[in-house]
Amino acid sequence: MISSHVDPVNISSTFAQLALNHVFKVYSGRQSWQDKLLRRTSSDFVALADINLEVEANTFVSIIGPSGCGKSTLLNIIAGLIPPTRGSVKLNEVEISKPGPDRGVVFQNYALMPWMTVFENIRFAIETVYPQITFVEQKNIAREYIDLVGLHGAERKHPHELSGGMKQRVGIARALAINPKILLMDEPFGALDALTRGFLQDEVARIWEQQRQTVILITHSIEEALLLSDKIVMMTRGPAARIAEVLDIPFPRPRRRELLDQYPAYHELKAELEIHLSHETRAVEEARIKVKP
Ligand SMILES: Nc1ncnc2c1ncn2[C@@H]1O[C@H](COP(=O)(O)OP(=O)(O)OP(=O)(O)O)[C@@H](O)[C@H]1O
Repeated sequence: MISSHVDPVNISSTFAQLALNHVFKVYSGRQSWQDKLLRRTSSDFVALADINLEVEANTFVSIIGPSGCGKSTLLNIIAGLIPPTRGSVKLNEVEISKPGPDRGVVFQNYALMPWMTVFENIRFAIETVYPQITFVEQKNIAREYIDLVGLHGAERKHPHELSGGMKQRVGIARALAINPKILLMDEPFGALDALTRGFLQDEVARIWEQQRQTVILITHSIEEALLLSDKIVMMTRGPAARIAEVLDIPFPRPRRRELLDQYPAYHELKAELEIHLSHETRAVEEARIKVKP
């Protein structure tokens, strides 16, 4: 579904092809655990090293990797919130250098305006990105996305009156309402209990079936990635994290979580992801134990 506000702001397409070429990220002024281990006094911390990734339009891609490997760093670079130290990130052949309305971001901590209602949080985002469209149009779009995420009836509530799951529905509606070409989600369900997390995963799957937008999702959950993704990007541990492998997830859509484990490939992919994550995590833990304070 391409939303009704596409025409007024003259966006012709939601086609989004993302290309990362030789992306490095170095944070200066920080000593890594490897520096400590080797008693180096380096002040540069190489978070990402030579990341290359092509994301086809209208695909759902998850990024999975051990804690602290650089997943958020990568997403923040794609969002234009931080620059790569080296390399290029292009959306539809155009270099990303700052945040833009072609990218909607959903954060783990929701990042809602606490003094605004559900409705106002969403309408305000639309107004910020598209000040040229009328107030009535902004309200119509906000209503459309409130309905899409199942928040009809909660429009006048403030964030403090909402559960975590409802807050994240607002976060998703707000990100989609600006009609981005690509949706970036940084552990959007990480703060939610297991049941709510499951509900929202199903919601995201349902919305994705309607919108078929390009999505990049960061997650720690193998099951979540297998349920939602067309491809899963496995990252190595940091420092200097890389992409170890990109897995194709072949299950037909629409997917139902209770049926996925009937596919033999589900168990093979799950095992591969588990082995990768536990190997990388163990290596990080073992190295950290050796670091002298
Ligand atoms: N602004 C910064 N300055 C220095 N180092 C940073 C900065 N931001 C992140 N880092 C470091 O870069 C590495 C990657 O961090 P990042 O948050 O991207 O990892 P992550 O995979 O998203 O972590 P998690 O899984 O715990 O959310 C970490 O070692 C982190 O401490």
